[in-house]
Amino acid sequence: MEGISESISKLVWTFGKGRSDKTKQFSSVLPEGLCRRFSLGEIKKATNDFADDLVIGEGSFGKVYKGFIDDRGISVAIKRLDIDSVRELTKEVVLLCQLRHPNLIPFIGYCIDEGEGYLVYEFMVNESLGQHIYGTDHDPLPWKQRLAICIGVARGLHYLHTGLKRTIILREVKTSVILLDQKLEAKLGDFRLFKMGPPSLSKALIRIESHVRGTYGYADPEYIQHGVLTDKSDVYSFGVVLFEVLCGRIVLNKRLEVEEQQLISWAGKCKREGTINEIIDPYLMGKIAPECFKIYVDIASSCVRKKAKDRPTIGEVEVEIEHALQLQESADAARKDGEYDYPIDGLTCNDFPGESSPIEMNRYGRSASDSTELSEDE
Ligand SMILES: Nc1ncnc2c1ncn2[C@@H]1O[C@H](COP(=O)(O)OP(=O)(O)OP(=O)(O)O)[C@@H](O)[C@H]1O
Repeated sequence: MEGISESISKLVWTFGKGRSDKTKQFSSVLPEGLCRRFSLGEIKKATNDFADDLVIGEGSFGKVYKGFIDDRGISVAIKRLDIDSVRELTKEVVLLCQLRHPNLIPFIGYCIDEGEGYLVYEFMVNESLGQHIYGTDHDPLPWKQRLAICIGVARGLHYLHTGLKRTIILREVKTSVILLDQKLEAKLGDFRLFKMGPPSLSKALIRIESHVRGTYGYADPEYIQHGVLTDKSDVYSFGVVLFEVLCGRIVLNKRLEVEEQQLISWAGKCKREGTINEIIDPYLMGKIAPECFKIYVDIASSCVRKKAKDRPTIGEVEVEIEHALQLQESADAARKDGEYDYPIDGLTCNDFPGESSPIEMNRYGRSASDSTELSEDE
């Protein structure tokens, strides 16, 4: 099979050759048989002609519809993208066609027609992790379920960083792009901002000079400051997600006291002062075994270290969260049924390696050097 990067350059080049036969050229360079090409008619039928009541979300690149294909037998999510982002779309399609992992949303196919592009994914019935963590429509997720979801995300990222011919940096790890299937298993699916690194087995240092894009609060401060993206940029963003999962809140919340608005700097302060136990999601109070808590907070803290080189690899993060889950399971097994009141006073961890604020943030969580291309997530 042709390499991903070769397919992408060929695909992008063919798009430059004139508009009329774009669609034909587009399909001719896609890896055969790996995904389906839909006609615009099929997309319209699937979405009831883009009915408003089928809109399930809206990202910065366009609306997302729930749809039904194959005579309403299969539920899908259809992302509608305008033609300005077609270059990104072509890159994304070629990549998506070649990815296979239990923690990535299965990609079904695409459509490009009349100046618009569409990506068709399997529909994730349980919405995004964010909707469970700080939304209001769901019961709170139990602690072990949260750990299992985080392990799934780490596995998906590990696959992207090391399991392919070339390293893929997602550049957009946040709770809204972590979707949950019917078994509440985590699936990553938004590859709009991905960047391809060097061959994953080359051991070459992954450093990609790149125009800064991402979402405030989740973006690696070193990347924001110097425009150099690495696999550790995804590790930073994942560390932010780990804190959101523990604390049951979004990373930036301007409605809170100024000191608490930026979760990572607030968590760092609490950790140094020995009060990290006080910022846990109230629903989780008494449910986390101290030994599990320590491993979890330590690994989450190391992910958000200021310098990328001081952060662990995603493989190391995965192992540590798996360890945290094992410790929680052993602690639960040693307890009598229904006895779940772990002491919360013991849940302190000193020495927050992330420091109070990785870089000087203003009250909106922006550094002086933040690019205007970063998007707010609230
Ligand atoms: N496969 C899917 N199944 C179910 N819902 C989905 C699926 N894909 C996306 N969604 C819904 O659509 C929303 C928007 O998704 P999208 O990936 O376009 O944007 P985003 O990542 O949330 O935002 P942005 O693109 O601005 O970063 C998601 O938060 C989710 O609720």
